[in-house]
Amino acid sequence: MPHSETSSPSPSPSSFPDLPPFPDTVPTAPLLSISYQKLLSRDREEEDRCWKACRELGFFYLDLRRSPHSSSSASVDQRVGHAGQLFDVMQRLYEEFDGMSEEGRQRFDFKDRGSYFGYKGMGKGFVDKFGTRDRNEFYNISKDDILGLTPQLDAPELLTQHRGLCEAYIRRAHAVCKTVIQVLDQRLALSESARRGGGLAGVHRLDAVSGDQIRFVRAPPQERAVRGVALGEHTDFGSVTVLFNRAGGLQVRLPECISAIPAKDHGASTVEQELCKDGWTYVRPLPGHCIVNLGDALVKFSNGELRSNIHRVVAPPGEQAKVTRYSLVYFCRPEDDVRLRSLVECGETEGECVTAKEWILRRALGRRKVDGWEGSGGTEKESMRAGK
Ligand SMILES: O=C(O)CCC(=O)C(=O)O
Ligand SMILES: [Fe+2]
Repeated sequence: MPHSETSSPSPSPSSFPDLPPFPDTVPTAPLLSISYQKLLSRDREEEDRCWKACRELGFFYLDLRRSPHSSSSASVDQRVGHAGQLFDVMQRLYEEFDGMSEEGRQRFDFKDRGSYFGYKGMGKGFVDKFGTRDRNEFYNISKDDILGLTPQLDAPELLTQHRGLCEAYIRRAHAVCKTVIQVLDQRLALSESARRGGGLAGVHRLDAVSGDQIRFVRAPPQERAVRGVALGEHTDFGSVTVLFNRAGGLQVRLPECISAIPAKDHGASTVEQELCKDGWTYVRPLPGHCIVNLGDALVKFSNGELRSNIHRVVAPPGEQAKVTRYSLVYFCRPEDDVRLRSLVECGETEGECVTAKEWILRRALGRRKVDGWEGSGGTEKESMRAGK
């Protein structure tokens, strides 16, 4: 199925400064590029394309650049709450962590208190059922902590100093998610009672307690011989994810009905070729864009109409494999006490009907236990179903 149409408002560099270019030697995923500006102005055609992307692959680029005709003076960075500045804070935070003792860093790992916020050190999570350790670090920052909805968690001084920046990013990233949610609210055949409850927007209110969070991810370069999976295959637990990454390494597993964009040149390493089997393919990071993907909660709410696609992070391809990889993520999730059940007409809710909070805790903390993999699954089966 052709899935690649682009509509670029203005040319922009094809790679990021300070990084080797993403190579043309690996196949890439044909994500649709959706204009944020057009979604904001309720452009019908763009909403159709967004809806298509949400149903078919559950992943798309959101083009944050202004069109040449726009009157707005906001820069790409301002439009997403200064994501670029937060990227710098993330890098400084991890540099500070490098200078700390293991105990110093572990003070911010709240797993034993039953929380997935705070720090997850290198190798402290598992990427498969065999107990293989991950090769990245996370710092998870709670929306509710930053907005003052819940008591303030212990945090490194640098983060405390930048709570204002975190708040700006949270508000903007949440607005991006709500824009996507509004498109879905219009198109899904929601039941009468779900509409009365405010539809999807009604269960994703910014000022209600939820598992929404910022995530800082760092993955160091890997040894040439073992360049492999840094973050194991998964579907996201929540509703909408906004992702800023600059180095490649993110891979999606394409359903059979969607073909990858073939590599333009030869020269992929044997490991890279191995990493592109079974439908796995790289997502090419694009300047001026973020990547948006849907999570499990939307599969449940839509009774399987929307896709939460399987993805993972591997070593960046080509020359990028030599750099430390960072990504900045925002996860928008349903409010904590919302039950994950179908909200559409005639939708069936089979099996477990847990709250969003229970679902996230099971999935997030399950991947921190050596034998937790099997019990920490999400909607992977639905994700690999044939496209609708
Ligand atoms: O780092 C990335 O590109 C993706 C991270 C991701 O999938 C996640 O944190 O859930
Ligand atoms: Fe993810």
